[in-house]
Parts: sequence; C-alpha cells; structure tokens
Amino acid sequence: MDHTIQYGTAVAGVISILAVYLALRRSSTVRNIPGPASPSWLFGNMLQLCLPPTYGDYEFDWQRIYGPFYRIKGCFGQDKLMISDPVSLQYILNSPHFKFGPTSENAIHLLFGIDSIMGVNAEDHKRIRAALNVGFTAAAVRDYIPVFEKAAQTLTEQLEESLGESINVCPRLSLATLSTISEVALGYSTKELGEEFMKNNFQACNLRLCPHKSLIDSCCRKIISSSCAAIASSQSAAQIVADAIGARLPGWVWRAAIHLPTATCQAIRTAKRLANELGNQVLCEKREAAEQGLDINTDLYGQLLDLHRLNRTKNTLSEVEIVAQTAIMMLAGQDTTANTLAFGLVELARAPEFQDRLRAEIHSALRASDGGSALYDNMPLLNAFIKESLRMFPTEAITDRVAVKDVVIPLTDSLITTTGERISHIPVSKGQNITLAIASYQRLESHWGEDAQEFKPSRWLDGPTFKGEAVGPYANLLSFLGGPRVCLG
Ligand code: HEM
Repeated sequence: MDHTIQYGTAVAGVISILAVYLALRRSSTVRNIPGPASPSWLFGNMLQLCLPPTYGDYEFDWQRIYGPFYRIKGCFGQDKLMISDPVSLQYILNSPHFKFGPTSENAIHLLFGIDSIMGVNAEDHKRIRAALNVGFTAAAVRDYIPVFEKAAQTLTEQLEESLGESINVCPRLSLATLSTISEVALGYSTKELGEEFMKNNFQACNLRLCPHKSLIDSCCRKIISSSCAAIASSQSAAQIVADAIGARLPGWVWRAAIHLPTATCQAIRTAKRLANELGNQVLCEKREAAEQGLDINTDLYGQLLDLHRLNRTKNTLSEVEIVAQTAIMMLAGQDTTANTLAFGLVELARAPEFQDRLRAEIHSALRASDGGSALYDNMPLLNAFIKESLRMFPTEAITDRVAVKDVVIPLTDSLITTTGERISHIPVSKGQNITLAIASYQRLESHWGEDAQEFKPSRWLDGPTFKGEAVGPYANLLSFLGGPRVCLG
C-alpha cells in the first residue's frame, strides 16, 4: 500500500513537472517568435547561418522576411534569437544582464587569460580599461601616425615590387598591422618580437577557437575572390556540433582539455607562454631603462609601467596585470584590421573609377601637407571608403551573448508572434542564447536605405546616412560593437 502511494506520488510529481514544463514551453515568448523552419534537429539552422556559399545567403533573406528580430534553431533543437534591431542591440550591449556565450567565454579564458581585459568583468574590467585607455586616446593615436605611415610605406614598396604578379595581400597586411601594434604597444619592431613569436601569433590568429577568428571566419565567406585564400573560412559542420557540445561543458572541462596533445591545444599553450614571456621581457627592459633615468613614456607598456612606478593615478595596473594584457594586445588588432583592409581592397579593385578619385584626393592632401603628415580627417572620400568597408564587412559579423537573468528586451517596432499576439518587448529567461547579428544590422534596409546591400561609399557624403536610433561608437556602426566592452583599438 505504502509503495502504491509512493509510486502514485512519484508519478504525480513527474506529471506536474511535465505539465509545468509544457505550459512554460507553450507560454515561452521566444518559442513563439516567428523564424525560419529548421531543416534538422542536429544542426538546426546553423549550417545555413554559418556555412552558406556566400556570407548572409540565408541570414539576409531571413531578415527581409521576419524583420530584425526573429528566432532560429541552434544545434539539438535549441532556440536562439537573432537580433539586428538597433534598439534591442543598443539595450543588450549596454546591459549588465548579458555576458559572452559559453564558447567565447571559455576561449577567451584559455587564449587571452582570465586576467586579460576580455577575461575580467565588472569593476576589474572598468579599471583595466581605464588604465589601458592612455594608449588609445585621440592624442595618443595622433602620436602613432608616423608609425602607421612607416608601415604603409613599407607595404606599398613591397606591393610595387610585385607589380604585374598575382600575390596574396592578406599575410602582408597582417604583418603590417602586427608591426604597428607591436611598435606602439611595446616599442618592439617585428625583428625584436622574434621568429617564433611572429609565427605563433599568426597561427593563434587563425585558431578556430580564437574569439576574433570565429568573427573573421563568418565574414570571410563574403569574399568571392580567391585572392584572399589565406583568410578563407575554417569552419565545418563537425566544428559547429563540437562548439554546441563545448558550450554545454563546464569551464573545468575546457581547462582540463587544454592539456590534450592536439595541435590546437599545443598552439594555445605556446601562444600563452610566448605572450607571457614577451610581456615580462618588455617590462624588465623598461624597468631597467627607467632606473637609468631614461624616458620610457614612448609606448603603451612604457606609459603603463611609468604610471605604476610613480603611482600617479588610481587606475594603475600592477606589473602582473600589464603582462596579462600581452596576448590580447598582440592578437585583437592584427587580423581584425588586416581583414577590414583586405575587404576594402577587393572593393577598390572592383571600382577603378572610385579608385582614381580616391588616389587623386590622397595625392592632393599629401601635396597640401608639404612633406608633413597628411590631415586624414580632411579626406572625405577616404573616410567614406573606410566607413563603408566597416559597414559592409564587420569582422565580428555575428556574436553570441547569454542572458544572466530573466530580462525584457525592447524593440524598435512591435512584432506579431506565431500565436497572433502583438508585442513591443520580448521577455527572455536566464540562460537564453542570443545572437547579435551585426552584419545584418549594417544592411538593414529600414535603417540604411534600400541600397543597404550595395558597397556605396557615397552614402556617407550624400546627407543623412541612416534613419532611426543611432548606435555604436563610430559612424553609427557596430563593427567595433558598443557599450562597456566596445573595441579598445
Ligand atoms: C578594424 C579593426 C578592428 C575591429 C573591426 C575590431 C573589432 C572589435 C570588436 C567587435 C570587439 C568586441 C569583441 C566582443 O566583445 O565580442 C573588439 C574588442 C577589443 N578590441 Fe578590437 N577591433 C579592431 C582593432 C583593434 C585594435 C587595433 C586593437 C588594439 C591593439 C583592438 C583591441 C581590442 C580590445 C583590447 C578589445 C577588448 C575590449 C574589452 O573587452 O573591453 N582592436 N574589437
């Protein structure tokens, strides 16, 4: 009898849990957001999103059909929200209720370290950003111009030497960006970085696990020309499933897995070791130089060390904290910048007339500068070209976030759910996976106009470029994201 009661209670319990689950499933707003049908339970819409023949083949169509806020299926039937609505994006990027998706978070910890600017959160993040900012103010960047010009000159000479030959510009652009970053951040030339570091940094940039690499991957499929073979996508269906499984594993499994004898784990371990050695070596040399009374305020690390030694502001970093930024500093800006330039060059090659006008503008500005640095802000065509390259080819085309608590996301315009309800806010539960669709946002016709899919620098010269909410730190673009974690560089 007792057993029958216990059995009955257990069955009633299971049925109640099931009923609550089904009720929640039914009432889940996310489930009722319209979106494309899922072709498979295993992959959901992920193959269409991540491996289309050309970037955006499905994504941009979905946006046209369902608007800037829709639902797709991830692997194993998971509901994901795809968001390109400017009001929602602005809200999410500035809200403390969202964090990196689990795969990005674990990859950041492994590759850049938990004490790097991308690995820390809340107050620590604010403090490290405030400290690093000395190297990224408008005045600091103006001081870097001779370094940028030297790198551009070297690259131009190399390209001129290979006139008439078919060459891959991507590794050269990558080398040029690494050399400028190394010089302005550490005061090191690429020669001083050493062969092993350089080789490993290129490899680490290309690791599929590298948070910036996955961004670049998703964007590279946009390139139709084979001239950028070096930055061709390395994603595959197996990797998409592996990422989905990895996202469900706790952090300790990731930390344990890094010791596996695979090529990827080996490359990550080496990248971290080399960055640590480099950071320590640079600080040691600067400490000695300062002790000899030399000025070390000539690059970012010198300034950070000087501020720490003299304790001039409350935002100083300890030597250990400065060293911990080396991996992110050397990786974050290299391929992001190089690939943006590569996409821009492809568009220039396609538009010889525009190329001629741009060249004329640059030559005239150089003549006006009379041997000094050209005034880049006074080159409207060049600035329009840069903005349009960033708009069309954001290196972070999509990026994932997770809600850390139940939260309500605002929308620009209301939408009608699959149950016929009109809603102007979307309630999402803690743990909800969200994809910030940056490339889609930057081609939103309601925001940028009917020609949003066209590469058209003139849009930046012909009056108002966009309608509605302004977002992002630069030119209303989200290529550098926004909010407290906006790109530092
Ligand atoms: C065209 C060039 C670049 C693009 C498109 C770009 C894009 C981005 C994006 C989208 C993020 C946000 C990542 C996320 O939170 O998911 C980011 C963060 C970051 N970027 Fe860049 N980046 C560029 C160049 C650089 C350069 C040159 C540097 C410095 C050397 C740099 C340093 C950083 C750092 C340190 C962060 C982390 C900021 C934080 O978490 O507070 N970036 N970048």
